[in-house]
Amino acid sequence: MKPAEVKYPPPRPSYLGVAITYPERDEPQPIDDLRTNLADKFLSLGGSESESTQKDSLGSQDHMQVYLRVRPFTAGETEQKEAQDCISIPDSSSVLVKPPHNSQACRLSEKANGSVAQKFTFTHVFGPDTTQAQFFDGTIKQHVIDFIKGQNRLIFTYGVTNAGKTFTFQGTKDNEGILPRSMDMLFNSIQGRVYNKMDVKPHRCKDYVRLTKEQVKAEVALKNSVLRQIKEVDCSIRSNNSRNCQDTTDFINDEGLTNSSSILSDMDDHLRHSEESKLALDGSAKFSVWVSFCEIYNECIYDLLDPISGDKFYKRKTLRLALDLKGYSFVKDLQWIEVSDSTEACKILALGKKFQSIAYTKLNSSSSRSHSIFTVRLLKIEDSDIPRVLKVSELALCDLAGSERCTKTQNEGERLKESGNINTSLLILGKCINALKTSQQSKAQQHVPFRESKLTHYLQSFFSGKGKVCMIVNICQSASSYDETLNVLKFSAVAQKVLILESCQNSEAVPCVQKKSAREVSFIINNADSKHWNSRKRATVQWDSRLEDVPEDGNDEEDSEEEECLDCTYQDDEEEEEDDGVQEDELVIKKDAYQKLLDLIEDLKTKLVNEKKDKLLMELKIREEVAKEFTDHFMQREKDFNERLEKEKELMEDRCDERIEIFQDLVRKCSKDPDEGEEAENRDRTTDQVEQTDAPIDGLYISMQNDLTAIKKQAMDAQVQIISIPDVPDIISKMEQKLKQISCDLSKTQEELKKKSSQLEFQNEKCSRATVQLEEADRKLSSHKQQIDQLVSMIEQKESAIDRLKDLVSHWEAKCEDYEKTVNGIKGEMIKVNNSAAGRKRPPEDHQDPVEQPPSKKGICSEQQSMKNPFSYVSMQRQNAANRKLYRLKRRKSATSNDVKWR
Ligand SMILES: Nc1ncnc2c1ncn2[C@@H]1O[C@H](COP(=O)(O)OP(=O)(O)OP(=O)(O)O)[C@@H](O)[C@H]1O
Repeated sequence: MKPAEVKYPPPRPSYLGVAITYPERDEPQPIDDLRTNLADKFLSLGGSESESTQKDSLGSQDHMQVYLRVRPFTAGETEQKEAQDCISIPDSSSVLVKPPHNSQACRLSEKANGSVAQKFTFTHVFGPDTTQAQFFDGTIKQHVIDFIKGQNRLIFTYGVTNAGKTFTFQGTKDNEGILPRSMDMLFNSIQGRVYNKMDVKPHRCKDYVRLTKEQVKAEVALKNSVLRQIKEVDCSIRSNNSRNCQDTTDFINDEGLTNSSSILSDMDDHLRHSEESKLALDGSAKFSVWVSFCEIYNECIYDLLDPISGDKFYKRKTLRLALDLKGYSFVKDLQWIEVSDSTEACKILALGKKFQSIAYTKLNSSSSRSHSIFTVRLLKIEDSDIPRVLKVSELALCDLAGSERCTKTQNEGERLKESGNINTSLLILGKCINALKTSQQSKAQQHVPFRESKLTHYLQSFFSGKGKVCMIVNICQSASSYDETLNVLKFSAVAQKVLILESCQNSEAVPCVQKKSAREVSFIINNADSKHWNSRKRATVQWDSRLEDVPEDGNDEEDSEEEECLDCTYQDDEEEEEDDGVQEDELVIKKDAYQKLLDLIEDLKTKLVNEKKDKLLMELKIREEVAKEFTDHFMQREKDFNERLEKEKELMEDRCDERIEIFQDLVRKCSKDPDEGEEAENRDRTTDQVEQTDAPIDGLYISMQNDLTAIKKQAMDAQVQIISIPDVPDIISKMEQKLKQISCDLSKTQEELKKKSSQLEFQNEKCSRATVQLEEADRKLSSHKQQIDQLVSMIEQKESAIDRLKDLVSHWEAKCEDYEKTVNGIKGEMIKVNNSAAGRKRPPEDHQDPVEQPPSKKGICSEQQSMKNPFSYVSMQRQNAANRKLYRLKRRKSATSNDVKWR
């Protein structure tokens, strides 16, 4: 996104973080802090020396540094048309925010005949095209340089969920964020000067502690165990990844939290050592680097380097916040691991990330559910026989969890609880920042509620002078998160007005601090601190140490041992001091010179008084200017508001007129009502007529009315009877007796009912059995019916066969008759032939029916006869054959008739 070239009117100082454009003002108003600008002028009058002391290495004032980073749209956001030009970057230090189209904010502004564009200024604004390297160079690089030089620095991210905080902090494998880059830069700068002996270590309440040989061994063992754990986790991730063969870099653990494994498993590829990020260091001092990593999850602090057991009932150890001797908070019992190069540091970061609470939410697939704090402590050591620690500096990098609206994330259960805790702690951070700003801008001290959350409690040290603070604000440009983004920007506008003043007893003072006893040091520091802060109108309120802090008493065993170690070193220093003292005693100053010095002091005193007077006058002038500016500004605003009020008034009058017209219309309509009443009456009448025609309904209605009167009458009678009842107790006793009787009857009836029921059950059983039998019989009946049907069909077949046979019989009978006739004819012919052949010698024998006897084959005539008369023999044979045939036919006929009879 290219910053548009917009011409602005000369900046007008304003305490308002928001510039509202009215119709007559086309351009947005630039916002600058009145106080800041005047302070600049004030300091410049004081001379170049004061300017150089006031401005830090980044070239800005003591205010909190706030950098804004705008995240590019994701593919999903582009698809959902989230790009509505809500965010624009007019120049490198400001951002313009406009409500999305059709939003309520947009409609409201349109109603007021203007458009609301809000402008916010930052130390630097980084657009969506900014690379990780550009971002690092433009923001954190200078802070890392300061850290290497011995300053304490706190860097924390702020923004809504999914705005790119973790991406900015940690980055990805190919696109590393500020943390790995910081480590790279640190180790590039101290290359070849890393102090590996591990015999001095940062300690909870002291800046550092000397370790005995046994303690060094324990430290080495601890480091090895952490490195071993990294290897183990790395192996398990690799095997997990290869088993699942998934592209995703996150996996979900038992609690539904996801663990990032990307950096850990690819850490071997991490070594880059870019020579660009490097600070040239003077001297021969060596550096010892120690890191710790913890998280604040659901208001509990956990060490992320504490080895987690595989046991599912394992409960992580919660750590507590404690105060050190300077009144700064630190996490008690947090592990510090010595690191020799950036790879080790990044591996430790990745190991901690693995154990950090990260989970899937609707808005971010790997959303941080806790605030994580990665702290680096750098010990500058003069490597001699007895190593001497010259400086101790701290770089705290906090990746805060993002604020989230539950309506958007739709979180439930554990996620909802986490959201609640995240939002609460961020809200308290906002409250603290607000209170700090208010206190610093007014003389009245205000209570800063640092103690209301673990996060603010931890951060308090930096807001109380431990070191400079830098805030990275991450926002996304999507229209749907406009409201949340606006809130973040408003918070940032307030945050950058907070003064962060480094206390003078910074780590550089460690060697001289060690010359005093611990309690003395604490007293001096606190006194100096309070003086320093009072002179600069410090706004923080002293802590209430009654709360859950664990104040360092320095009396425990461990401490006493350490104290002994420290005493040894102090002795050396004290001896040196004594030597110096002897030399000082020998120094002789001449009286003239002494007098000159006194005069000089006097002169300086008067100069100082004059300077103070001038400054007071200057302040007066500035105040007048500020007051005038304010008066002008407020007059302008008053004018604007008056004009707006006029417009609103006109608008309201128009609306009132419209409403009066509407009411008048209504009144007119109401005045026409009598006519409408008549119409209604007519309508009623017609409906009555219709009802009258509807006779049955009418009848029903009448009968119901009758019923009703009857019921009423009955009720009246009952009431009269009740009233006329003479003696109610008698009736009650009678009724009770009756009730008893009825109860007895009821019990008898119930018994009978039981009997009947049992009988009924028995009958039912019988019935069911009978039903079963009936079903069986039914089945048999149906099978019999089937058989009968088969038989009937057979009978039908047989009958048709009989009919056919009868036809045959009648046919054969007819044929028989024919044969008989033929036989008779042949007989007659034979008789005639015989008669003619025998010549009447023998009288004809009685004629026997050939049918009666089965005719022989030879027939009735002998062979002799056949021999005698061959012709008659043939005719005889024929006759015999005919007779046999006839006989067979008769037999068949009789058999058939018998068969039919039988059937
Ligand atoms: N500058 C950027 N360029 C490209 N992608 C980015 C950028 N910033 C963020 N992202 C992507 O946006 C997504 C959300 O980012 P990230 O997880 O860092 O958000 P977050 O603010 O840390 O969220 P949460 O508070 O829920 O942990 C990630 O997929 C990340 O890769």
